[in-house]
Amino acid sequence: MLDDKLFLKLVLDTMPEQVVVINKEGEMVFINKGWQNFGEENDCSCGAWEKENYLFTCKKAADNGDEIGERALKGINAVINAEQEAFYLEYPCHSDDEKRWFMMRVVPFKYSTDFYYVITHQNITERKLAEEEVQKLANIDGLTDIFNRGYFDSFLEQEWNRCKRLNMPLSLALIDLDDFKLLNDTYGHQQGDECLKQVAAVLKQYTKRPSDICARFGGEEFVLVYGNTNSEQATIIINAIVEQLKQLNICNERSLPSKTLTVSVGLASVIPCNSYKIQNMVKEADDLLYKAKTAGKNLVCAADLTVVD
Ligand SMILES: Nc1nc2c(ncn2[C@@H]2O[C@H](COP(=O)(O)OP(=O)(O)OP(=O)(O)O)[C@@H](O)[C@H]2O)c(=O)[nH]1
Repeated sequence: MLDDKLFLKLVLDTMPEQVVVINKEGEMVFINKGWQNFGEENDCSCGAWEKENYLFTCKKAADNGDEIGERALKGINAVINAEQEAFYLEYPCHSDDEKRWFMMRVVPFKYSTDFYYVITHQNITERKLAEEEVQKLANIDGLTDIFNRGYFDSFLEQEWNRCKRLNMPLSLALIDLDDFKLLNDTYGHQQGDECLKQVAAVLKQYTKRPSDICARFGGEEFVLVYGNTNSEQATIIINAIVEQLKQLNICNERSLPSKTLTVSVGLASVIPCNSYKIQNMVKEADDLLYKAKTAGKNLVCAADLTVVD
């Protein structure tokens, strides 16, 4: 049986995982090559690792509001205090040009009379990217390649809560193609599908920020959400979209408003608050869209629903 420290260290250095061993106080007593390399590649000071305290580093991150640091600290302490046998944490660690995820694993072992804790960080990016792809497919409308209704529902709720917390305005527009049945009847369903794809491609160009989305609301109806955007700002964007959709010059010769494709829009804006329900906003946008349709189509009807105290 080989009982050589160097031999065992060399074995650990061959592992792609980053391995660090800490004692009960959080002092780092061993790191492998994977840890050293990761630190160097990511500009962390690994040179003086013997002087570092893993628990202090996690605590510092947690105190700075880092949620992952806080969860890691809690988990490691739970293992140190023997409240659980092991701790696992999946977390993102994206670099500027690459998406990355890691799995942290903490397990204890006893050496002589003392306990030590092996903390490994395994790169799980490949699996996470595959999961993201599956998730994306579940959220995307097959025909138009933009988000579907299900994703819109969850996004709106998230963005609503964020804007409510930050006291920021939120705008929501429902866009319905005018006389789309006539377009289908005149040029065929396939041409109708092509039209829906072209419209979606334009909407995509106007939803670039993380707080914006466009989605297919149903049939020939689309929805746009703009976080931190008031009625005035949203109206400018919607007018630009309407103009660009006109520029597509998609034939709909039997349509009354125009011989080329037009749209009707209901646009509602509000600063989310407790006295206003998210469903009311969607209903209000729908009512405004109905108003635009009954007023002759090819129109944008907008309303600012912000409650003034
Ligand atoms: N080609 C195609 N047509 C669709 C799709 N989904 C819904 N439609 C059609 O969209 C049409 C919608 O018709 P209506 O609800 O009467 O609306 P409209 O003709 O646009 O009339 P207004 O809304 O009053 O302007 C129907 O003919 C549906 O069959 C789709 O994925 N592809």
